[in-house]
Amino acid sequence: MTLAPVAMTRLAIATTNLTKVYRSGHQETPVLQGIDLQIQAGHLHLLMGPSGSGKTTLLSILAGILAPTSGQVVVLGQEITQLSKAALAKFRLQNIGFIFQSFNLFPALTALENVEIALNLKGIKGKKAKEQAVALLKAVGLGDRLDFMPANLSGGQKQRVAIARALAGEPKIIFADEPTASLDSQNGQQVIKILYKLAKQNDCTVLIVTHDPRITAIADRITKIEDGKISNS
Ligand SMILES: Nc1ncnc2c1ncn2[C@@H]1O[C@H](COP(=O)(O)OP(=O)(O)OP(=O)(O)O)[C@@H](O)[C@H]1O
Repeated sequence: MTLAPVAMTRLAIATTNLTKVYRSGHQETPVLQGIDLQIQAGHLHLLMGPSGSGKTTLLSILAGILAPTSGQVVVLGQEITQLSKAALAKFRLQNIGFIFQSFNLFPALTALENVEIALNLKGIKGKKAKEQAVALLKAVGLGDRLDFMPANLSGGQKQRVAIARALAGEPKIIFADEPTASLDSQNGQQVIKILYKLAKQNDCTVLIVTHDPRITAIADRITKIEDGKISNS
């Protein structure tokens, strides 16, 4: 008797025939045209492609920020298009972290407070939140910048605060939209190293939209999108 092979891979994200059409007035813009994508858990996976090809639209749908026009989106075994607005918000809060090109830090809060507030939103409060925020900032090499305001941090340091914030509550998936686009070479390299470590040490799935050739060198998989379709994977 032969035994069925045991599945060696775990899927963090899977889409089936995903489409997105933007509508404004009578005008329809088809952006995603039948995306079948599979992303393995624990992978550092890149989405690449020309400007306007639909990368940010796809990332936003996978993150549950934007609804697709049709198709299935399964994230961590959950078909997210079937969730109510409130259930989707809870799912995102529990499982997903975001990193943006423009950092999106609160300018009036210190580095520590920026991370603490994310922990508070996830139900971790008081002394515990402070301890975890300190640990997260230390993990991204900012243990000596806890009380700095964002305006007094370099671009790379701001992005590392944003990474620490995205890590609050140990999300299983991190989505990053052009995380190194506004960083110089040295800071970009440092951010890339941290994202890589994150995927490998914490078994976190990291999906990055990027044009940065330095990230392609360390990616587990690269999906290329052209005109709303996958051109290779
Ligand atoms: N809210 C919207 N309404 C109408 N069209 C939109 C909207 N958002 C994006 N688009 C269009 O959808 C297409 C894909 O946009 P998207 O931002 O997903 O591309 P991208 O690959 O991320 O581009 P870039 O690399 O320049 O950021 C573009 O032609 C864009 O103009």
